[in-house]
Amino acid sequence: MIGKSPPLCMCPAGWKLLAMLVLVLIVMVWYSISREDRYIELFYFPIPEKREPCLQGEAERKASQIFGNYTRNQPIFLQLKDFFWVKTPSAYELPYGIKGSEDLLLRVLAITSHTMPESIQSLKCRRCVVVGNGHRLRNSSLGEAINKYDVVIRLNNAPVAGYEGDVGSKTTMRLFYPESAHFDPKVENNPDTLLVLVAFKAMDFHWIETILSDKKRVRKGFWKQPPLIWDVNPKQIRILNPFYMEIAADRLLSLSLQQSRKSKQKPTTGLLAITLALHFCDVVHIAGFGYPDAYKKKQTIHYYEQITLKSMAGSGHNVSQEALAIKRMLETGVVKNLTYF
Ligand SMILES: CC(=O)N[C@H]1[C@H]([C@H](O)[C@H](O)CO)O[C@](OP(=O)(O)OC[C@H]2O[C@@H](n3ccc(N)nc3=O)[C@H](O)[C@@H]2O)(C(=O)O)C[C@@H]1O
Ligand SMILES: CO[C@@H]1[C@H](O)[C@@H](O)[C@H](O[C@H]2[C@H](O)[C@@H](NC(C)=O)[C@H](OCc3ccccc3)O[C@@H]2CO)O[C@@H]1CO
Repeated sequence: MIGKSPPLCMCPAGWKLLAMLVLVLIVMVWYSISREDRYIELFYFPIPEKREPCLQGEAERKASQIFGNYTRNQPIFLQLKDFFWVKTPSAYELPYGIKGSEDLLLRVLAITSHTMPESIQSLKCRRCVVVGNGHRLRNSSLGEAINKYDVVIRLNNAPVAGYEGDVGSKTTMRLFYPESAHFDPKVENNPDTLLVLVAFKAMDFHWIETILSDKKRVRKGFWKQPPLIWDVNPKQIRILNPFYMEIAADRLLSLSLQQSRKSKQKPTTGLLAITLALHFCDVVHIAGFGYPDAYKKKQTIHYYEQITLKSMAGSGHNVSQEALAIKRMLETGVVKNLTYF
């Protein structure tokens, strides 16, 4: 009688086949687990949107250990209303205060806005990422992850066009000053990106006024010629509260602010942005921070252009002091790094 043979006979060849199948399955499961994305692709599980969990007040709790006298009462952007009936004038000159630059500032505030978009302001928990301009972002493939944050802060003329895979394309805020405004506001930003002016000198207020009111441009008084034509929507412009520069310098770098004009030291825009984020967000992550060691003279510093540490001579930044401040924040868990440091 010829019976039907089972689909997998238990002869030696059948055992071998079964063993191979089990092995393949184990390898698939191991590979899938080690590459979480593949796991989803292979087994067609529904893809939950992978975002960082948001713990309300997390940054606030941790940051208060780093910044003595930590307060969230300071507005992020300057507004005209705050300058009427001012009882205590600013203690510092730019960039740590507005002493001596009040008139120019008032003219700028009269033609700009100070509001945060409601979609961000109303979030119960804000997940933020500060994207530094460092070379470590190159080939990082972090673009998709960066785009998932509620708030993406970028700096200066850092491009997104052509680098989306590594740095993403969402920009909630871009901090800049006139000399770093060499980017096309419409190409490198989103229509609702806030362009946040960090003023270092009174002329910086004058420059933005001439751009927004289309007045005669001034060429002198800048360490590098700022753009003369800048196609920007005035509704996108904000003026950063110098309080955050003061805090970054005083609390993170322990600079003596009264002396800083003589010693010519100041925080980098990146450290300033981290300080700002720690006063506005619930979760703060960073990416693209970290300079090459001083002896690596040929190492490029940016993800988008070929310049070295030499270009920073005379910048007035103490990058080793900043590295210590960032390390401290990473070690205490105040911020988390998406790249390496
Ligand atoms: C020649 C020069 O003055 N370079 C300065 C440039 C330059 O003015 C602008 O790029 C012009 O668009 O700006 C700076 O900074 P920069 O625009 O280079 O970079 C922005 C911030 O990213 C962080 N960064 C950058 C490179 C790197 N390898 N590691 C990093 O951690 C820093 O926190 C940095 O602030 C600035 O504004 O701080 C600081 C730089 O010193
Ligand atoms: C956050 O600081 C910005 C940038 O990171 C710095 O590199 C840059 O430093 C410039 C510095 O501000 C200039 N100082 C003054 C008083 O303007 C300095 O000026 C020297 C100089 C003067 C005239 C012509 C060329 C150079 O130049 C530094 C850059 O090399 O400041 C940025 C904020 O403005």
